[in-house]
Amino acid sequence: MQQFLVTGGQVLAGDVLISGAKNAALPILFASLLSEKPTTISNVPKLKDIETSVKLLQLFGAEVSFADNVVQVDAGKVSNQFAPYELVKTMRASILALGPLLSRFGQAEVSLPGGCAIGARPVNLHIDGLRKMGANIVVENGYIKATAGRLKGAHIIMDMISVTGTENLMMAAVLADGTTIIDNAAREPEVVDLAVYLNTMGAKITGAGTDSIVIEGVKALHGGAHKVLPDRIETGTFLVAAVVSGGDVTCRNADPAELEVVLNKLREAGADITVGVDWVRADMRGRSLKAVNVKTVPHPGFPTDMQAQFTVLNVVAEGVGMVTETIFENRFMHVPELQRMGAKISLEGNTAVCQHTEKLMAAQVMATDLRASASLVIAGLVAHGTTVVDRIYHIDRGYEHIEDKLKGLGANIQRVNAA
Ligand SMILES: CC(=O)N[C@H]1[C@@H](OP(=O)(O)OP(=O)(O)OC[C@H]2O[C@@H](n3ccc(=O)[nH]c3=O)[C@H](O)[C@@H]2O)O[C@H](CO)[C@@H](O)[C@@H]1O
Ligand SMILES: C=C(OP(=O)(O)O)C(=O)O
Repeated sequence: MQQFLVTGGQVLAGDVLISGAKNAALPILFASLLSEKPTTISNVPKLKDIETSVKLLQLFGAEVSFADNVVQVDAGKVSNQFAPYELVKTMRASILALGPLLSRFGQAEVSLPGGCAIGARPVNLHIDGLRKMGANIVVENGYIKATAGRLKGAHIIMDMISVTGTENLMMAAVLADGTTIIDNAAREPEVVDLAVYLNTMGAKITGAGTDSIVIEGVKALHGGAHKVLPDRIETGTFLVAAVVSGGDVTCRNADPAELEVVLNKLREAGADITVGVDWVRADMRGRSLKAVNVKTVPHPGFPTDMQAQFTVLNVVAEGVGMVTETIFENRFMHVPELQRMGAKISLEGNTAVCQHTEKLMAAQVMATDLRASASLVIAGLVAHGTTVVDRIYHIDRGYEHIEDKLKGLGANIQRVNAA
């Protein structure tokens, strides 16, 4: 098992290159199953979740290559529609195989995704929507077993806003007979990127990015090429790291337009934020950091995937900041770990009340989920001494070469094998 050793006290400065978005690349990889023709997807981050997805596609019978951040998929010979627990348990996004497999092949058997430290994360909305499109679905022995003739277009009103739920149903609807309308759809940029990719291959999707998506079913998709959009959460994570260290960092290959609410919170916290078309700079030199209140909500509101990072920001900042989580019921696993480092945080229901902590102290801490891990690394960057972050396989699910990128900005961070 590997660990990070993070020694605090360095002021981050310089440029960092942002990778393609994990949460866009994952649905796009599964969407490639919808076409018999080869497709090329570029700007794919080299992450554990991507490797798992590639393994799943290969298990289904697709020919897949992954080199230099480019994935080529030829799903022409897919012959197996079974996604086993052993692969699915490590990655929530594997549920995204369900819609495309069912839509193209009329059958799919996908293990329920494994438990996750941030909450229960059911998939009832995915199943309900597919049933509305005519699928027969049973859930038994931990597997979702689905069959259908050609799926039929339907009017689906999502009970709750679900990102992967919207994506799964959108993919399923692409090859359905007739028109599907998904109302109360997720508006995340990653949903839009998936729609752009599908439309490149001949799908007929309008309205992605609004809460009502219309998909006119087509008989087949052709091939195509697509570049995955930049990772807004990775961008936000580096900006928070820059700001808490009192530094000056520019994220390149980024898309600031997708990060408006986070950038405004950083401005409110005292950072000088400037943006260009594909870059964003946070300059905190000579400025004082103030706590901010944040409340997570679906896009375009404040993203839950930036909540843990802002919890650390608020601990380092002057004043009291409230961090309220409304998307997941158990997404404060980083709080007890930060408390081990001396952070003054109290949990009141779904709100973390964060108070200024004079000096965070290094400690041995455990990463519990992806963004929690990022928050522990950020805390380590400003703590006194050397923080040991255990279980960093969580961070490898979502951050490409994070230690190299941080080192490039002057951070003192090492990846080591645990004794
Ligand atoms: C791979 C990917 O894109 N992951 C993102 C996606 O996760 P994911 O798509 O899993 O998250 P959802 O948007 O589905 O979850 C939102 C809420 O809806 C609930 N829910 C969801 C589906 C369902 O069938 N039933 C149900 O009750 C969930 O438990 C949660 O409380 O969006 C989350 C919310 O922005 C992000 O934190 C994740 O990084
Ligand atoms: C929760 C996340 O991812 P996933 O849905 O893949 O677990 C995340 O990216 O923060």
